[in-house]
Amino acid sequence: MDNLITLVNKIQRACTALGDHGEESALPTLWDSLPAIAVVGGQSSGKSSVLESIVGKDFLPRGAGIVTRRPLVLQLHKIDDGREYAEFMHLPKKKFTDFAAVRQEISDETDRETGRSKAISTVPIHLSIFSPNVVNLTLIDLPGLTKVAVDGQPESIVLDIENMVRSYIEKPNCIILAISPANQDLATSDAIKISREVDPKGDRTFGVLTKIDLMDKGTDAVDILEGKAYKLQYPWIGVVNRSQADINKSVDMIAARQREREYFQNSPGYRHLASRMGSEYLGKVLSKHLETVIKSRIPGLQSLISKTIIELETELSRLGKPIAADAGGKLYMIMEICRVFDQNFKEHLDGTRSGGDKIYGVFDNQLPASLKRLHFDKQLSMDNVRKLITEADGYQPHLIAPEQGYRRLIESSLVTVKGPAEAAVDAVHAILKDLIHKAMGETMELKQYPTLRVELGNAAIESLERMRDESKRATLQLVEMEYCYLTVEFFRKLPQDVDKGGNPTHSIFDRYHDSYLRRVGSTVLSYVNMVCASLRHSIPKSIVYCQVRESKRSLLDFFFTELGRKETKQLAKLLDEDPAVMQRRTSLAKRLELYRSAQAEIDAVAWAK
Ligand SMILES: Nc1nc2c(ncn2[C@@H]2O[C@H](COP(=O)(O)OP(=O)(O)OP(=O)(O)O)[C@@H](O)[C@H]2O)c(=O)[nH]1
Repeated sequence: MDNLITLVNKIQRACTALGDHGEESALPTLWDSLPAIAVVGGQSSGKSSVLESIVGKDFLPRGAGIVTRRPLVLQLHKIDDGREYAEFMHLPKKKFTDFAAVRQEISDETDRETGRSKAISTVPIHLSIFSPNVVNLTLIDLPGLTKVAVDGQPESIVLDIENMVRSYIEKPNCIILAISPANQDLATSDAIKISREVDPKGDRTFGVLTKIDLMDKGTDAVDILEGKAYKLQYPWIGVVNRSQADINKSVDMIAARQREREYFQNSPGYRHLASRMGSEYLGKVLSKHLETVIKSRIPGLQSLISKTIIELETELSRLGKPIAADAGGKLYMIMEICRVFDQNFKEHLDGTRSGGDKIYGVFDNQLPASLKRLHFDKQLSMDNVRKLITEADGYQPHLIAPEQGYRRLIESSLVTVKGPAEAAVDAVHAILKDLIHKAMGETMELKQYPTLRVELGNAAIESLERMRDESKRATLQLVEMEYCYLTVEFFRKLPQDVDKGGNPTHSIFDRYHDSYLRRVGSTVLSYVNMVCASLRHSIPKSIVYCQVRESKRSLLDFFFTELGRKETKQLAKLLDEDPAVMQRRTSLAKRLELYRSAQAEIDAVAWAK
């Protein structure tokens, strides 16, 4: 079931590429749920040596004092054949075939993060090694636990290292490889101390005893290795790594492994344990154990992944669609958003949403009330009637009826209707403007793009203004029509003076008598009232035709024409999302992709089980 570890390796690398490797991420992290093996131990206990023996390669920085100052996440990938090589996550596409260069890069990359001081950092270095001589495995090398700070190190370093180590090994998914040197008392082993603290039952701790070859003459580690001196859940594994002298002489790792095998086989004390000792055996045991752990974690991982996918999808849909890269896609997107806005606006007018009814309020209340307030009777006071008739007659007083006087009186009265007519146009304009703001607020997609929101709003208001101007022109024209051609029938139906028993031979002078003028005034008033009654109905029709119907029909026509002329750059400007939102969407989308592919891969492995 090598594919299980390959699977976890793959997911881990994807996690790393996304920065999903621990607590600092604001997003859910898959990394923390994946099993891994962390190597812990005191300084110079032989951690790096154990790692190198498992890998079968010389690639870790060595030296006096604290050498490992950043966690090293080491993924081993078994390949069928070909040359061994290594890759760093921070140097993608660069294949290292020279392992001395790998060592140098670990050291340089450590310095890049911590400076050349002896400080430590929690930011891990990720290294993958591809080789036919390794088993699939992920190991994390951690800085060695220490008891005192050395020159140049802050006092806090002792605790800092301990806390960093603890943060890795306290996770229930972490398998602890506790390294203790055999030439020191086990009771003082830092590795045993800290692993006991986080894993008191020893369910996930593997004890490794190094430096067996350096034990004092006459002593051996048989009691420990047999589990008699200090019992762990899993049997202790002893190793014999290269000594410093071997390292200095560049003793080959493969040769060192061979020597280690021989050491156990040829030592009378250890011969009976030889088959389960040595770094090669350790690698195999760890790989097998890791597999078992992964297998048992699969159901948990599956449910975590499904839950996270739902969370990510919900948040992504809340953030809205990503912006298309090409002009066509952008244009389509803008048109779609405009369509949603336009639809919302229409729904307000049609009554699906509220607000459209206010327009009827203008026609039913405001307009009639303001027409009523016009006080034509004042306009048609006796003095005014006399004045206008006299003026209209000019040098020649009228003979039979004051035709011109009537016209002037009617015109001067009806002109005042223009005020209420214009006010109705403006009132409807204000309502439509308000509905545009409402519809914009209700178009969620617009929230994402502030510039589009402003431009679309401006374009819609400009359209409304054009419609208002046209509506004013048409509505005032309606009023003007009323006084430029009078309804003849009205006057024909009026009883003549003669019919009323008046004397047709009255002098012209008589015709300016009060009663005559009063009659003229009241005739004009009833004509004007009749016209107002009709305008009360025709003005709303004109307003609806020019503003309401037109805004439903062509509110964004002009905007669309302008849009069609825009270049990609200008379109992109309209879709200038908040960069933080863009960033968040991109990382969420990447994460979602990671979780989906992890889900597919885990499902495939789970089915194949
Ligand atoms: N003879 C012998 N020497 C060993 C053995 N294991 C480690 N050493 C030597 O012990 C020294 C320290 O080993 P490292 O593997 O560097 O120890 P470390 O725990 O990684 O050290 P730091 O990362 O600095 O904490 C080196 O000189 C090794 O050669 C062993 O089993 N036998």
